[in-house]
Amino acid sequence: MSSSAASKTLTAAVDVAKWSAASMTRRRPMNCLASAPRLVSHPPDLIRWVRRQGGFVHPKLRIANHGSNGLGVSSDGEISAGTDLISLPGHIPLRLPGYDERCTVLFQLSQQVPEELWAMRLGLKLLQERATTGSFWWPYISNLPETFSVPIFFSGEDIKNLQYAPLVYQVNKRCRFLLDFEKTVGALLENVEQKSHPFSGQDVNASSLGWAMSAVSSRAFRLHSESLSDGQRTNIPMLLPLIDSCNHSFQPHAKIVQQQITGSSDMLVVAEKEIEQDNPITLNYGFLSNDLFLLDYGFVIPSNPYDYVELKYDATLLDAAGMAAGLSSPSFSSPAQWQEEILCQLNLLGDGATLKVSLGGSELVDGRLLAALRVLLVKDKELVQSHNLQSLMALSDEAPLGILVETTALRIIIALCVVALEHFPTKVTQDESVLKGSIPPSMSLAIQFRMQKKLMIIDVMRKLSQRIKMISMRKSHA
Ligand SMILES: C[S@@+](CC[C@H](N)C(=O)[O-])C[C@H]1O[C@@H](n2cnc3c(N)ncnc32)[C@H](O)[C@@H]1O
Repeated sequence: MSSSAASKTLTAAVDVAKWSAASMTRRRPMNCLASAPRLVSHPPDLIRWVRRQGGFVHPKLRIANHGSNGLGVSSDGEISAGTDLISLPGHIPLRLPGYDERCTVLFQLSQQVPEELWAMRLGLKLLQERATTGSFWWPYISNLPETFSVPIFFSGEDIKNLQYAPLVYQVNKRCRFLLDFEKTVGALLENVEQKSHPFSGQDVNASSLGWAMSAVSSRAFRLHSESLSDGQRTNIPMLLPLIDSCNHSFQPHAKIVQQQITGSSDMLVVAEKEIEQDNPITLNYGFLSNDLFLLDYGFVIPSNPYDYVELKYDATLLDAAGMAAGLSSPSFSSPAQWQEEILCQLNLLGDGATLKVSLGGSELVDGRLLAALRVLLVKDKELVQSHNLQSLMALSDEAPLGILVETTALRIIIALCVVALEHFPTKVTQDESVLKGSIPPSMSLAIQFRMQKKLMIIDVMRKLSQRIKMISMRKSHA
């Protein structure tokens, strides 16, 4: 790296990546992510750098264009299951400031970041290395994308286009944090001398902080367990050069394992199955909802089996859903005392109750919601008390409190799905037709997100209807 290269790039991003989606989206259309600009136009060869640092990269691996997924790691030939693909010695991952750095300004800054925004903590370290002339990690950092498609960079209009309050809330929270943190950083660095300045004297603003937070949230792995003084182990996030060029799949070709070698931990990527020529080497980033994929990684998975919607458990809403499901006078708002006791056990009533329930995901229906409905639809206390909470919460082939209760509970949940769908101001068909047009990438992502949420709710309704049919058929055959 030339002596001025690193310092120039930090300033460039601050100047160019303005705090608006418009500038980001014009510069990086989604359908040509492969040409997504990296921090420098001709970055060093990452595979060669890893090998030079004592790491191992399987000779059949290369960095390739993975279309709309950006760059990725591919195989040049067949590789058998169980083969070591990439190994990084302990000094290559980029980690949080260590204990020996606790007196530094960077450490003080990272202490101001709430734990849930751990990506910003490691992001500060990344920004520091990006600003450091001659940083050991420059060959890695210069290969990072210049921009990210996460919604903190969306315009206000595209944040609204998400049409889903829990995600809009999270995006706004992150944007507010970045704007506040810019001030915190500015105030803390005001009187810091050049020699102690964590960013080599360069300005850091909400835009560069957002770049660093997104680089980490979309690329870091939280997998290394370290022993704490009290004997407990904890996961710490780290950036794994080259390994983080692997794209995501729920059916990945490879997995990361940690090897303890003479005290330091090596990161190893191992093929989990036979890999054919020209196949991408994928890792599973986690069984995440589309909210998290979009918020942290800037993409949405179509038909994501782990996607769900959140609803508030609300007795008045249940009464309305009950009417829609054909109950003449639903009384979810006035449970008997024994029913209230069960609602408390389900943590849906009482001090500190968690009223958030979900529809979708691998469970299909939130077990707490299902149990509450089943219990509230029954008058017979002894019948309910003959079952434990687990069986009341389980959506299995059994109808624990009888077929009528089961089908009514499922119909009410379908009515709740309808309510959830009505919260979206647009229909799937409208979204589909907008997506067919020529629209900016961030708008496309926002619309894909809300469309997938709606399709997921429709799928839940379809599966519950099938279940009702199946249970009713069983009844007529009995
Ligand atoms: C850890 S990086 C992987 C390398 C990255 N593709 C690149 O060009 O540097 C994660 C990013 O890759 C992209 N990505 C990974 N898996 C994807 C998938 N299944 N679908 C769409 N984008 C994906 C997203 O932009 C995500 O933020």
